[in-house]
Amino acid sequence: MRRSSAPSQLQGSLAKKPRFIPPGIIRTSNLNENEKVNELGPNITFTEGETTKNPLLHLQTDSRICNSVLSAVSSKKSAREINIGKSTGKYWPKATGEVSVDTTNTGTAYTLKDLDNLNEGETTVIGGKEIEVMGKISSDDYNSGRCFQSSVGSSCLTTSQITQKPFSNPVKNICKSNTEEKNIDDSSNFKPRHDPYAQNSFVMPRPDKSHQWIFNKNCLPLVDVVVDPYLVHHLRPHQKEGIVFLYECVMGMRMNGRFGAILADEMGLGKTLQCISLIWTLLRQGLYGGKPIIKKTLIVTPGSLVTNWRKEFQKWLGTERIKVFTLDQAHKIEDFIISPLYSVLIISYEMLLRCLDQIKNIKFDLLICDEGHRLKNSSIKTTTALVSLSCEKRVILTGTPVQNDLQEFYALIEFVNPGILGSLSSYRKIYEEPIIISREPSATQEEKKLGEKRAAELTRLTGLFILRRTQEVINKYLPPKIESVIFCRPGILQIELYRKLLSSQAVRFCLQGILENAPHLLCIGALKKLCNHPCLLFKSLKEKENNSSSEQYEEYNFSEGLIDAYPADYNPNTFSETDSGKLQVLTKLLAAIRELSPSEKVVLVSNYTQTLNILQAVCTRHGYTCTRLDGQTPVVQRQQIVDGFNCKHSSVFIFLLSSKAGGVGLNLIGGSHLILYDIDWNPATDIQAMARVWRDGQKHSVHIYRLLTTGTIEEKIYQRQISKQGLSGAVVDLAKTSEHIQFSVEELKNLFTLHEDSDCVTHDLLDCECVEKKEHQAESLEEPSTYRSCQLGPNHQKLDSKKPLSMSQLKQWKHFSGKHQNLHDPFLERIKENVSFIFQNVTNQAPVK
Ligand SMILES: Nc1ncnc2c1ncn2[C@@H]1O[C@H](COP(=O)(O)OP(=O)(O)OP(=O)(O)O)[C@@H](O)[C@H]1O
Ligand SMILES: [Mg+2]
Repeated sequence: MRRSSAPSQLQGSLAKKPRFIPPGIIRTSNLNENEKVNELGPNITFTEGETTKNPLLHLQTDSRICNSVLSAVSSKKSAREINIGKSTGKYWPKATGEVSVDTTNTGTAYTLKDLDNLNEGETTVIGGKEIEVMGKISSDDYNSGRCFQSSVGSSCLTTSQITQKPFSNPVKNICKSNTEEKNIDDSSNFKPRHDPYAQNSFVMPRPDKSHQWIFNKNCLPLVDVVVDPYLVHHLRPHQKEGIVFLYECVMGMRMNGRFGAILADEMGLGKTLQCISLIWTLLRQGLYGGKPIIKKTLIVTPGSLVTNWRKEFQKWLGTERIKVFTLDQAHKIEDFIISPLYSVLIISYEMLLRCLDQIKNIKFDLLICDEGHRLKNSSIKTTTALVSLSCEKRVILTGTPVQNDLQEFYALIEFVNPGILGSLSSYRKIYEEPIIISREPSATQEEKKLGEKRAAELTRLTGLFILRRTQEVINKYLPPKIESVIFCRPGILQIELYRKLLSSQAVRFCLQGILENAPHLLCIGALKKLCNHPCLLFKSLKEKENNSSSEQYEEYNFSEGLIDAYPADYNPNTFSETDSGKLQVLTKLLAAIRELSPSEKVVLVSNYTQTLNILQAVCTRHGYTCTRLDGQTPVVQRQQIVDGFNCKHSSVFIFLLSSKAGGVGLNLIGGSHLILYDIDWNPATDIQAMARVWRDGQKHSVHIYRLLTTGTIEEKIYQRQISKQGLSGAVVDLAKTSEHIQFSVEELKNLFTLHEDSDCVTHDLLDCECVEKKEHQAESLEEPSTYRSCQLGPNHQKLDSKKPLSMSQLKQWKHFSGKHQNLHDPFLERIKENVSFIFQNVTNQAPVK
């Protein structure tokens, strides 16, 4: 069936879109076959030989190419030759079934039958507009949304195709034009900077002919771009692949006229080194005549990482090769502007806003935005500032997956490759709406199919310039990681207060569905504080008491009887460690690490400053030296603190880290034990924190401990976290907090339940076979087959599609009760008295250190 696209779904102006006029029906033409081809004009594009495999390749924007190709067809001789390996010399018109709609006049309505009878080239009136049928859209093109794409995606060859191409002599296919002849006579000027034929040389892909046509206007000889061997021998295979990807993107080799890239590798994969390699290569070398591709690079990064970037440059390139300038209190932008020495400027997002006017006046050829997921909203100041920079080679680095929110996704894509997805409104119509509708439970088969096709097309299109690799690629270079989820029994005071809180009026209101003024968030906050330590709740109750005008607490009679549950002489400043199950476990764990591995250090993470205060007080009590990085830590001090901790000779035992305040991007490889004291709704926050220690450069086995209070809201949050991850296959965005979460009354009921009799509610939910057999109490870490007896293979898996995947993955972790006789983990053995249950997983299996 013929389908015409709704005008609202067409991107941009129709005039800009490639219009298809099938050769056979050019109504005005009596021309012979060859002449018809010439007649097609610049809007019709051609593909050549092997490249026709890629349907986007022929969506050429540069009319010079189209015209030139045409002239090559008709006269068999191009105005200038192009360096190509082989050419079939065959060209043919593009797509054979596409409708373009010309809207000119007004008119009447139509029937489906009318449409069915329409032939190409005929006109009719639809929705008050006269339309002309220009051609047919294949249902495949429509479903995928490809027909709505304007001049995008004239992708060149894929990385693998390119890298497979044999290299030819870089100075062989020299074009001779009068103006350039003199310059290129001495071909020795055009030698690659490093030997492309040396063993282990890492040579960038050569450009295809269309790239040469566009970017080598002066017909300079091709010179191989070879990554400095000084860097190459450090590079991991995935990093080499990443560098080729970045190179192809910023050189416009992947998509004609597009120079942006998103490197979304998981945390710790060395995105910094990949960028440094790219910068260093482009700064010194060039494809055409060897002329360097870039002169100045701007790197924008969170404040806490500015110095880290400088140090990474030093680490990989030394101090002699490249001069990088970091903007801070001591170094002013004026110094960068006047000095010809510096080719890289590293600046924080905050500083960028402050110096925007001066920065706008500097010509940057490459822009790198580290932790760039913060650009997800195109209306925020930072994005507007970055967009205002004229640099078109733009790279976003992020460890967070970018595809979770389709609107944010659009903003990131729009930043690196502006216009590629059309206007926001057309993007919504073509991609976002069909994709979202298709995921609704009520979606029809047709809607589902359309949504899937559009999603696939969006992924395919953006996949040309987004690269994401997961942690697995570097696992083999890393030491073992032992991850334990530890369920800590709450203290007596905690249980008492918890019960009281659950019977408060505020909770009752929530369960009746009265969520105005967000009493549920208030209750959730109070329960979380209580789980960390009762003294935290005490403090906030007292604060509210003193500040009696405080609205919400009073309104819901929230603190009713709570204070009375504390001992009369309760002093929050001299809190007892035994009042909190987790704190009790923590102190034992720290003592065990100190004693059993005296040279190893600990990163202790919380999301709350107040909790960090408690933890810091505990450190002081026990005489542990600690250092702290939270939201209040001045940016200039951050790297110093990190370096101090990472230093082998430092006496600091514990690094207190507020994960939300600046965990992203930090390298804390000085620590090999990481303890997550509390849990965040957002799995991304916790994953970010955990990735700080298990990364390249780590020498010890890494132990990650996640502490949860048994039977409480913390377990519920954990369950929600892992189901979320399991369901989406990816973590959610870092900026999402509990305020963004919608709760049903059912969910709130679940959240506001205390399970006092369970050793581990999470395990109870797993329907694990070991429950019936009571096996987890007799499991031994030495006999995997025993303690993994509840591990269900595909044959045993209950077919419950509602059960999130990652819950079943959790089931495959070793798990055992705290009452277990011998845990075979010296650290866990020391803490088990206060522990009701443990899940444990070892990555990179090796004997536990
Ligand atoms: N090839 C390598 N060999 C040894 N160490 C490496 C290599 N590549 C990177 N590293 C080191 O690994 C650590 C992590 O690298 P980097 O900070 O670039 O990770 P990232 O991908 O930016 O992670 P995040 O998303 O957390 O910022 C750094 O200390 C870096 O120096
Ligand atoms: Mg980083």
